[in-house]
Amino acid sequence: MFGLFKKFKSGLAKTVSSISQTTRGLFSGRKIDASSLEELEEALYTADFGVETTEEILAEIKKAYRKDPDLKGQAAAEIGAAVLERTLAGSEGSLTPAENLPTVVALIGVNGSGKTTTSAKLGYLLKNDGQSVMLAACDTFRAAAVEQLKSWATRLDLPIVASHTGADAAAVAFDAWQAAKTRGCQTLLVDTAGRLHTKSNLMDELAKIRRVLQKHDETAPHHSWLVVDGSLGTNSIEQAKVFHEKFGLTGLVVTKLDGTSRGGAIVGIWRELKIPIYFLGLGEQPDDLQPFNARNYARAVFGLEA
Ligand SMILES: Nc1nc2c(ncn2[C@@H]2O[C@H](COP(=O)(O)OP(=O)(O)OP(=O)(O)O)[C@@H](O)[C@H]2O)c(=O)[nH]1
Repeated sequence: MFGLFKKFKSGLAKTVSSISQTTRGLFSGRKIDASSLEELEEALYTADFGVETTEEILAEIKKAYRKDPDLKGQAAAEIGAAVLERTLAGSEGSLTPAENLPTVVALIGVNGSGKTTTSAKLGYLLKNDGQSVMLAACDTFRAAAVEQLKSWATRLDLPIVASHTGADAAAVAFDAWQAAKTRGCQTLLVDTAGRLHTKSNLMDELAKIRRVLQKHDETAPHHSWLVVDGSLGTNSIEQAKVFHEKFGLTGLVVTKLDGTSRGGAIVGIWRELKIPIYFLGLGEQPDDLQPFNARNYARAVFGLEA
């Protein structure tokens, strides 16, 4: 548990340090005053927490400050974290197994959002959790994507079904399901090509992957997750909205949070879309994909201990 929290804290370090730099050590013992509240407001906006969340956090801290003019930064941080945790109630996705195995998880999203890397990291995480996993290299569009996933599979010792660049992605998905079934795998992770929602041929391809999987199991894919680049900040909300309208997303994976100070956007995504967040990408190493935990996130953001 402590190890997981440490991962959150280091993965969100840029967001955390952007907040703590703007607030000039507010959370390390300073007393609250009007100017530190202003600094905090600015810091929360900069980290992309958005208007509603920022105002709620400030309102609660101000309320406590009115009651106790000696209120310290540490106590204010506790209040802020509690508001975040409350706002994020219900946002944690849990990868429950489907009735018919394998549980099929399709990872979709725009180019470069981190789908291939996430497929590999997720396979590794599930494997370390004692589950059997199969990867399906259905990004047959981007040159080198198949090779990229294959090399991850070799490195992490994960079974994979892959064809070549330009192959029919739906055919790969079909074969991968069969292979996963034959090997008794619990989970099939389907990496797909990056696509903008405006590219109708690629959108049709996703629909085809679904149709073909449903020939094996009419309830598949059981999960359709959007892999979204967390460094887009609040812009990721718009992207998720469009994909949700087209595909009925069942979950989100937010990547690259280690490289951004805009890690507050997660809260806005949840507020706006109410699509559960399953995993966060907090770095480039295989174990840098972490199950989303609202409490760890909220406390890490305010520089608090677990
Ligand atoms: N720092 C950091 N980098 C990440 C994370 N997730 C993915 N990346 C990097 O982002 C880049 C793009 O990742 P890919 O997995 O290739 O993205 P993709 O969505 O499969 O790309 P397309 O196939 O072009 O759509 C790679 O360099 C990854 O290493 C993360 O959580 N943190």
